Order: sequence, then C-alpha cells, then structure tokens
Amino acid sequence: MALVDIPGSKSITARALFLAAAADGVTTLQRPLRSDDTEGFAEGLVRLGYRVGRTPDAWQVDGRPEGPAVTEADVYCRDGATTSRFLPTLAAAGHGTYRFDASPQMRRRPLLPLTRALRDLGVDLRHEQAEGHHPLTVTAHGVDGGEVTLDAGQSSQYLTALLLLGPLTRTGLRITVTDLVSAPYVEITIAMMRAFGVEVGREGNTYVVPPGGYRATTYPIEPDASTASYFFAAAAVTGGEVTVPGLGRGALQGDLGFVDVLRRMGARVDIAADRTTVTGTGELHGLTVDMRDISDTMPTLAAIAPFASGPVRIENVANTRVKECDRLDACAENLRRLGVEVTTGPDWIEIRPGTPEAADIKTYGDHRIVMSFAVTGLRTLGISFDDPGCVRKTFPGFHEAFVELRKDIVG
Ligand SMILES: O=C(O)C1=C[C@@H](OP(=O)(O)O)[C@@H](O)[C@H](O)C1
Ligand SMILES: C=C(OP(=O)(O)O)C(=O)O
Repeated sequence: MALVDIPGSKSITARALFLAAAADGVTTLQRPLRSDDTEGFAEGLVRLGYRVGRTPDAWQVDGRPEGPAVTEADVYCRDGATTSRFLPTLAAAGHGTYRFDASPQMRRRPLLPLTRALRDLGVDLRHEQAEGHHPLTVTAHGVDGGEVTLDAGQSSQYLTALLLLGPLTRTGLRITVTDLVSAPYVEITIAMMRAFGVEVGREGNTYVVPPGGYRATTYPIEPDASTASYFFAAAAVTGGEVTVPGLGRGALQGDLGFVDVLRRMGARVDIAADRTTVTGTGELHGLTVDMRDISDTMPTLAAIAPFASGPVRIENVANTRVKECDRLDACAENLRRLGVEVTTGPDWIEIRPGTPEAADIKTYGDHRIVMSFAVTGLRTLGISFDDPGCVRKTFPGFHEAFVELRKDIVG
C-alpha cells in the first residue's frame, strides 16, 4: 500500500498566478506546483514587473489591477502553453509593449483563435513569424470589452485566457464559443474566478464576464490530478494500492475522472471527501472510452492498455496531436517499439493486448510520454527513455517518486 504525496496542480497554479497578479491586494498561493511550467509563469510575471515572493510552500504575489508595472518587457514562456496563452492576454489589459517568445516545442503549438479574438477586441497584437504562433508582441492600451466569438475546439486554454481577461476590461466580455475541448478545465477557471470574487454567467454557449476586477485571497492548490494518473494506473496494473490525499470528491480537476476509466477496466476505486484510493484487482478489461474531457490522461491509458485482456480504444482525442508532441503518433510509435499491436486514426488510437518487451522510449521532449511509459516499466524490464529529464515540465521529482512507489507496491 502506498500513500503518495502528489505535487500541486499545474493548471490551478497557473490560473492562481494570473488571478493573483490581476487582483487588488496581496495573494498567497499555498502549496503551488514548483516545476518548469509554473516557475516559467512566475518568472514571466516578474519580467512584467510584478512582485512574486517564493518560498518552498507558498508563493506571494502583489496584485496590480492596472496591469504590468513596466512599459516594456521581453518574456520567455519556455514550454508552457498556459504561460504562452495566459500571459500575453494579461499583458493586453495593461499599457506598454510586451514581447513574448517560447521554446521551439511551444512555438510549434497553435494560438491563432486566441490572438484573433484578442484582435477582434481591439488588441494590437503582431506575430513575428507564423500567424498564430510565438513569438508575438502586444502593444497594450487596456481592453474596452464587448462581444467576441471563439473556436475552442483545439484548446480550451483560449477560452480560459479570455475568461480571465474579462474582469480586467472596461465593460466586461461576452464570449460565444462555437466548439470546446477539455471542458472541465473551463470549470476550473470559473470556480477559481469565483474564489477571487468574480461570478461568470452563462447563456447557452455564451459566457458573460462582468467588469470590476478581482479580489486578492489565500488560495490552497490541489495536488495535480493528471500527475496522480500515473500512480493510480500503477496500482491498477500491479495489483497494488495507491492513495492520494488531497484529491477527493470536491476536487476541481476533471482529470481525477481517470479513476472512473480504471474502475470500468476492473480496478477498485474509492473516492472519499479528501482522498482517492485505487486498488488493482488482477483484472484489467479492455474498453472503448471517449477522452475528450480528460485527454492529458490518454497516454497514461495507452501505456497500460497492452496489459488489458481485450482491446483498448480511445476516441475523440484529436487535440492530443497539438500538445508537447503529436501524442497519438508518439504513443503508437512507442507501443510498436515495445512490440505491441496498435492502430490510429485522426482522433483515436486502438491498442491490442500484448506483452511489452524491453525498448528505448522516444520521448519527443514530452513529460507525459515519460511518465506514462514508466508505468509500463513496472511490469516490463528494460524500458529506458531518450530524455527522462523532460518530466521537469510538471514534476521534476517524478523518477525519485516512482522509485519509492515501486518499492512500496512492487517490492
Ligand atoms: O487550461 C489548462 O490548464 C489546461 C488545459 C488542457 O489543454 P487544452 O485545453 O489545450 O486541451 C490541458 O491539456 C493542459 O494540460 C492544461
Ligand atoms: C498539454 C499539456 O500542457 P500545456 O498544454 O499546458 O503545455 C500537458 O501538461 O499535458
């Protein structure tokens, strides 16, 4: 049996940093995630002139409802999509000229629907190279607000960015959404905006955000549910038991729903008020599952799928092709390296039962490919990674934590 202390949620930490920076007063984030993505977000705020005080257990941000404290800045967003999409949006509400760039991996990832919507709202935003990609420059003079239409069928982060911006505009925002993936992430955004004093309204597909700004608060950050998926999956494939404290019935993150997939496959799952336990039963059935809402856990499922007694088919995950890498292709490539039969389509992957054999996993610099196939490694000797360190994006201590887990549940 293992009790696993999972680091804070990346998504919640990123939103809390935005909200804290925009709020009137000093906000304390309790137990934030310390990883490349969130440190990069905090550094970005510092470049924009915000004061961010960091101790290991808490970060403190002096809010500036009026926007960045500097009129010029060059911000490097690293690999973080939340950083790359949320920070230019925050800067747009200020006054100055702000240039943003990102890593080669992040430069390849899209943000056109967001930059289009910002331009529709009157924001002066210029791409230096390809339209809808970093690097870009925002020449900010505040945002009046108004109505905007958004296609969030490729990423919900576009919608989150605009929702977060809403209270910083002069008249508020009405955002009509034509398509939306990863919907539970929008619920996280709305719940967190509420905690900072803003109520988002909803009229069908239109989100209504009032003006008036945010109120500073003290905000405790939940453990990361996507990170927890590797530990829950580990229990399911080894017959062990894993309990994650801090993630229970009231959790904000949709990715905790991954345990329902494990339950459907035969694992025993107990979700209590403030913790979740998964116990492997020795049974793991195949299934067909729609993962549009929880697609960060698609690689976790793909990596344990060969151990199921029947085929595992994962559907509705086209947007995993525009993440840190093309995750459908990366999962298929690595399953084949392990000797497992797999087929893919534009938005699905199907994995046949098999016995994975030793292989070097090609990570494509994607933290989730490493963490997912580390779970396969609990039952397959000789799995190695070409870039194990890329876990730094969301969980720098992953390998050490997984060694501990192996001792606890495999022996
Ligand atoms: O808003 C967020 O914090 C996130 C939303 C999701 O992205 P998409 O909406 O692009 O699917 C998720 O994959 C990502 O890891 C974090
Ligand atoms: C897709 C991911 O991250 P992001 O989009 O925030 O870079 C992820 O963490 O799996």
